[in-house]
Amino acid sequence: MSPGTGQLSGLVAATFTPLTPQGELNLPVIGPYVDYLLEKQGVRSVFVNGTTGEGCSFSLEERKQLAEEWCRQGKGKLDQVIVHVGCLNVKDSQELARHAASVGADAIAVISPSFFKPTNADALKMFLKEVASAAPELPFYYYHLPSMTGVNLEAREILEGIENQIPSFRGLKFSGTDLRDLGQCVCYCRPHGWSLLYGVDEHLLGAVVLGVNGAVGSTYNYLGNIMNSMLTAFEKGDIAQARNLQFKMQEVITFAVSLGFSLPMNKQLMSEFSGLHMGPPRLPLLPCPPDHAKSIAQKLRDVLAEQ
Ligand SMILES: CC(=O)N[C@H](C=O)[C@@H](O)[C@H](O)[C@H](O)CO
Ligand SMILES: CC(=O)C(=O)O
Repeated sequence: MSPGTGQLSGLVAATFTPLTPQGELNLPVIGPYVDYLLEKQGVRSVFVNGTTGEGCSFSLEERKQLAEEWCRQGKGKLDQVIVHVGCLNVKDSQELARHAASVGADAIAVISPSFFKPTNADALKMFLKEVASAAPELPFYYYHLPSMTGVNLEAREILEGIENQIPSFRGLKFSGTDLRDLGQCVCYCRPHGWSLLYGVDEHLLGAVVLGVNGAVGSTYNYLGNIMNSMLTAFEKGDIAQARNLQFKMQEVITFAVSLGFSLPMNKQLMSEFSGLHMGPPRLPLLPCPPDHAKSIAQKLRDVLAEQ
C-alpha cells in the first residue's frame, strides 16, 4: 500500500449500525465500538452509513444522529470518519453532506442513485457534483458498487475529468470485480494523489498488487487483525504469507457463503466476534438464525488455529 501525504490508506471499517432489539438506533454502543476497532482490530478509520451500515434504510434524522455520534466518539481517536451521504435524491444527499461538514466528518462519500439510474457517466458526475458542492470543504469520494446499484458504468469513465467538476474530489471506493477497470482507475488516481480504496474484502490481495491505497469493508470490523497482518506481509515482500492469510480469510467467507452469507448474518457475526450488541437489521432485511453466526465464528477460530 502506498501511504502518501493526506491520502486515505490502510483498512477502513464499513460500520454496522447498532440497533436495539426493538429496531431503534442504539447510539451508546458506538463509543465501545470505536475502542474495539482501535484496540482489538488495529483499524483506525470508519465508513459510516454505507451498505454495511444499512444507510439507505434509515431516515435523514437517524443518519444525522449516526454521523454525529461517530464523529463525536471518533474525535481524537480515529484517523478518519467518512460519512456516506448518498440518497436517491440530490436534495437529501446535499442536506446530509452539509450536516456531515457541520459535525466534523473528515470526508463524505456518495453512491450512485439506483431507482432512477443515471444513463451515462456525465449524468452521474452531475449528480455527484451537486452533492459535493453542498460541502466543498470536505474531501469527496465516489462509491462505486455496481452489484448493488445496477449502474454498470465503468469507474474509469466516471473519473475522467471529474477534477474539473468537483474540486474536492479525492478518490473512490471501488467495490467491483473488474480488475481492468480497477487498474485503469489506479492509473488515473496516481498523478492526482487521490486514494483508491478497494471494497471486495475477499479479493483484497489482488487489488493491493494492482496498487490500491487501502480498503473499505465490512469484514475489517472483525477480521481487521488478520487483514492488517496480510498487508504487512505484502509490504515486507512476504507474498507467501500474504497469500496464506488471504486464503484463510477466504475460507471463512466461503463457509459463510455456504450458509447464505448476507448482511443480517454479517451483522450478527460482528456481535458474535466483538461481544458488542449490534441488534437486528432494519426491515426489509430479516434477522438470520443465531446458530449460523456461531458456527462461522467457530470456523474462524479453527482456521486461525491451523498453521
Ligand atoms: C456489497 C457489500 O456490502 N460489500 C462490502 C463493502 O463494499 C464488502 O465488505 C463485503 O461485505 C465483503 O467483501 C464480504 O463479501
Ligand atoms: C463496505 C462498504 O463500504 C459499505 O458497506 O458501504
